[in-house]
Amino acid sequence: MTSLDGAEVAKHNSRKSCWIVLDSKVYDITSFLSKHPGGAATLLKQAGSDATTEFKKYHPLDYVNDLPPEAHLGAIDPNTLGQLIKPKEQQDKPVGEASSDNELPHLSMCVSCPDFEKAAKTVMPRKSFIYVSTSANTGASLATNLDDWTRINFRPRVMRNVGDVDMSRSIFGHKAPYPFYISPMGTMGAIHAAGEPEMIKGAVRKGAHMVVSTASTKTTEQIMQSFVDEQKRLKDSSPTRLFFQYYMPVDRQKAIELMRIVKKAGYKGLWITVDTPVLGKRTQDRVLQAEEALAVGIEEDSTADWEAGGENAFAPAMGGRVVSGQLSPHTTWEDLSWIRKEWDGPLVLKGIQCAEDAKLAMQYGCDGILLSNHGGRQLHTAPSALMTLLEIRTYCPEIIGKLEIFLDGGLRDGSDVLKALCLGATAVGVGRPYLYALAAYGAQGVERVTDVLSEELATGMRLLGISSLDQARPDMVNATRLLNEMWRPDTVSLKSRL
Ligand code: HEM
Ligand SMILES: Cc1cc2nc3c(=O)[nH]c(=O)nc-3n(C[C@H](O)[C@H](O)[C@H](O)COP(=O)(O)O)c2cc1C
Repeated sequence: MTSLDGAEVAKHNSRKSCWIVLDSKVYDITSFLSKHPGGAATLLKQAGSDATTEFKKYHPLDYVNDLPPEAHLGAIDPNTLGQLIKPKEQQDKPVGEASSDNELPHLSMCVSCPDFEKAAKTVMPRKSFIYVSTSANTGASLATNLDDWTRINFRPRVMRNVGDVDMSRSIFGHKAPYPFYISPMGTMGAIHAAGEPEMIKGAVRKGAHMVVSTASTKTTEQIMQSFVDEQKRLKDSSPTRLFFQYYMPVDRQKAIELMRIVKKAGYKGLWITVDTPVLGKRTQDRVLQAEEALAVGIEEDSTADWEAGGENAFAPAMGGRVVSGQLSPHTTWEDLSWIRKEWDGPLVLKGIQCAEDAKLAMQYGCDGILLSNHGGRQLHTAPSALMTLLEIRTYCPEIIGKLEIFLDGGLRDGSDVLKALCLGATAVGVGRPYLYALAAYGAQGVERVTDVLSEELATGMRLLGISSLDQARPDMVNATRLLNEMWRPDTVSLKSRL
């Protein structure tokens, strides 16, 4: 095979001719620049250099096979690696603003969820921090998610023997010590060098359940293997189970194939994300993309190949790009019938945002619904999960008890968890706090978030006057403020609308 030297590769460092090294092989990616779903600027920053480390943060290595065979030019001569261009490092510095904020606090200083975000700021490259923190449009949906938890108050009972508390809950028969789980989040390789397996290590050690994202950095099988390995280390003693979040590929064959992989790997349930027919406007991502493009001397136009395929629009996140071939805007409720034939395990719809759709999910035979607005990253001014739960309680209460009901979005305290459970939730998902903790402290941080939330929950239960989650009831919270703002039908008969 041809061997190329570093000095030669380094010459191809422009939009006109762009070569990179991946895993000791040289690739000409000039014609791929405009097709790359992560944008041309991301690649151009690596032009003429060894891009392996950066590449591995975002993709499984076998993604290189997506390049045409003629793009592979040969092997790099290992003695000439020093002649390659050093990748540009702009914007890779942590985001921490004030100088006193720039030191990573000792883990013990993280005593509540927002502390993990502050800690993460001291270590996360700006790009990764924006990926996690970004939200849709003006950020109103995210703000609502956070606010609504504080707009419900408890109605505590006293003198009820709360010496011991039992916080355990089951998700589809799988009992865990907590009623909260780790929400599915993509591209963990951009958060921690070890990616999803590091998150799983923390989850398994604490016995918390986790939902794994389709848009993960590692493959579905690799992630399950890391779970199995960690369980082995603990002699299979952890109650943790993995569920799978499914972004349905547009191509039916691929969709079925992915489901079979998930089933074979042993995931315990399928969470189909339905709030992402297209990607929401991730404002901070847009700013960053524009900056990156300007920094490498190009202005990315909105008609690049990777953006043109609005039909099949979905981007897992990082750059907020459109990725063709994933989640179709054409998906309908009827698709659930063939999905049901392929998937006989528990099926949850992730991203239900009103009572009507909750009811449909039940009619179409789903086992669970996840009330979510995707962490405020999709529809501008979407309802919080809590508001949707109140709608369900008001307009189709028959669902509660029949389906497992999950909520996520803005949960930052164990007492938020408790409020959701009082109102009928089976369990809740926690997203960003776990990612920030992973970025700052790896698996130990993941364990710590779990401890922080469970301690807050245990204290909340005692102060509310319950010793088991089965005792959590709707009359233990005052949701009047939110109920006053809840949607009311503008027609005479609500029944005809549902
Ligand atoms: C050369 C072969 C490459 C191929 C075939 C490729 C392919 C892809 C694909 C299919 C995506 C869509 C997201 C996904 O499915 O995960 C993507 C996104 C991305 N890629 Fe690449 N890529 C390549 C090289 C690179 C390199 C060298 C880098 C970094 C230096 C990079 C950085 C990114 C980023 C940041 C995203 C956005 C991730 C997201 O939105 O979640 N890629 N790439
Ligand atoms: C960085 C990031 C990546 C995410 N990736 C996915 C994903 O791949 N699939 C998905 O269904 N939801 C994804 N979500 C949404 C989460 O599953 C969850 O709905 C949301 O984060 C909960 O809100 P919280 O972060 O305020 O706790 C992502 C959220 C974040 C913050």
